[in-house]
Amino acid sequence: MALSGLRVLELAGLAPAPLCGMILADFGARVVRVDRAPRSAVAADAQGRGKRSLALDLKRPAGAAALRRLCRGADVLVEPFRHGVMEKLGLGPEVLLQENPRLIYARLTGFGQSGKYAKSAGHDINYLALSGVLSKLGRKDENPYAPVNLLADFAGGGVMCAMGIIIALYERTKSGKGQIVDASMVEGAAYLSSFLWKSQNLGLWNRPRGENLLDSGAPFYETYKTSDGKYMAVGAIEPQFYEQLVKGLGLDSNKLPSQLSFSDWPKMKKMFASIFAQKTQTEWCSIFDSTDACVTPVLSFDDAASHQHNKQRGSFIKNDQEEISPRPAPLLSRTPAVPSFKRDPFIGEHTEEILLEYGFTKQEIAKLHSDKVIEFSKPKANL
Ligand SMILES: C[C@H](CCC[C@H](C)C(=O)SCCNC(=O)CCNC(=O)[C@H](O)C(C)(C)COP(=O)(O)OP(=O)(O)OC[C@H]1O[C@@H](n2cnc3c(N)ncnc32)[C@H](O)[C@@H]1OP(=O)(O)O)[C@H]1CC[C@H]2[C@@H]3[C@H](O)C[C@@H]4C[C@H](O)CC[C@]4(C)[C@H]3C[C@H](O)[C@]12C
Repeated sequence: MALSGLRVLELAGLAPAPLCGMILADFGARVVRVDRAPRSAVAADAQGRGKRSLALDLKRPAGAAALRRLCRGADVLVEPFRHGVMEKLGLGPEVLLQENPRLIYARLTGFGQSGKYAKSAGHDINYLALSGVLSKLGRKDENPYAPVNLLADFAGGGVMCAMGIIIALYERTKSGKGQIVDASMVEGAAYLSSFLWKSQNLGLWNRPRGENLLDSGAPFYETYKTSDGKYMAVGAIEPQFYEQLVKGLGLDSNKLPSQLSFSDWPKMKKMFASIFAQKTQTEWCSIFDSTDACVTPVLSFDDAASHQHNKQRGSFIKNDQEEISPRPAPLLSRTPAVPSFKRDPFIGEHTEEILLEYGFTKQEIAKLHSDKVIEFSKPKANL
């Protein structure tokens, strides 16, 4: 796999860093999740695929020293705490990069390593708000609306951080040097929205929220309820595709207002809604499936995993616990990701094997264990 041989240490965090670690693991990196000791009852990481777990108390000097030693043998460290936490533990980048100048030290935070909010708590919705993006999301006359925690936590956070790590690793092949990746989710979400910023002069966003082309203003970029209580998604932007939408709905475009007549959009939406409400989702699929009308069913997770197109591509996978999840993307032709099919690790499940692998002796491990700096856990104990 593309990242095989890469050694990654991921300090356990909430949602974004676990995705970052999972991406690296899916593409072949050996990812160790450093969990807290004493451990909490359950792991908060639902994205532990392909990782191993080491439970280590970083607040104890011997625990911090152990992490320093692990970092000497690692390529990448991912840390998910607000600015200052790692420094307080004596594990800041100036220490770890001095000991291992090749280390990529990735800091995945909400607000970044500097600025007024650097030390403040926050979550996805706060980062999205500060990026400017949240102000664009939501329907007309409604409050701004954050689409789950996908945009800042995962797209602007976990994925952007993984990209920063890969870029830094590529650079390291030339310079031989590691560096700090300061991945702020505010900036990640903002960067992700570059199109919104840079297309403002095109007149795409001149109208209030929920009245523009792509923000639920247009009748041809909307979801519509079907007679069986499901939904269809319509994205017929270009005139030639819009024409096919109109035809599929049984309408005559000569008798309709022009596609871009903003003032007619609310009326057009009502008309489209009443037509979509007359047939089931399956019936609409059979009308639109083989056209370029850009009309697709809105699928539940279950339906997405069993949809013919997704099945043909193998877009979803099942692990040995029968859990279904998306297959890693994108697909690389020669060295595709090969995700683990095993269950996620229990906290501390691999503590001993990881320490041995990183050069700790059995005696050192026994001492750390008796001093309660590390924890082992047998799978059964966590059930
Ligand atoms: C998915 C749910 C989570 C919701 C996500 C939410 C919407 C987000 O936006 S996540 C993004 C949060 N922001 C960041 O990550 C940015 C950077 N981080 C921060 O800003 C902060 O960390 C913080 C604000 C998020 C939290 O602040 P906090 O004060 O708690 O932490 P820090 O200041 O960073 O300091 C950390 C302290 O901890 C010490 N530490 C760290 N490691 C160690 C160690 N190894 N040993 C010792 N000590 C350690 C460190 O020294 C710091 O100490 P000090 O404070 O003294 O300095 C999920 C939420 C709940 C999940 C569910 C739940 O867990 C139950 C199930 C579990 C199961 O496994 C899976 C399903 C669950 C239902 C699970 C599902 C989901 O994961 C959740 C719902």
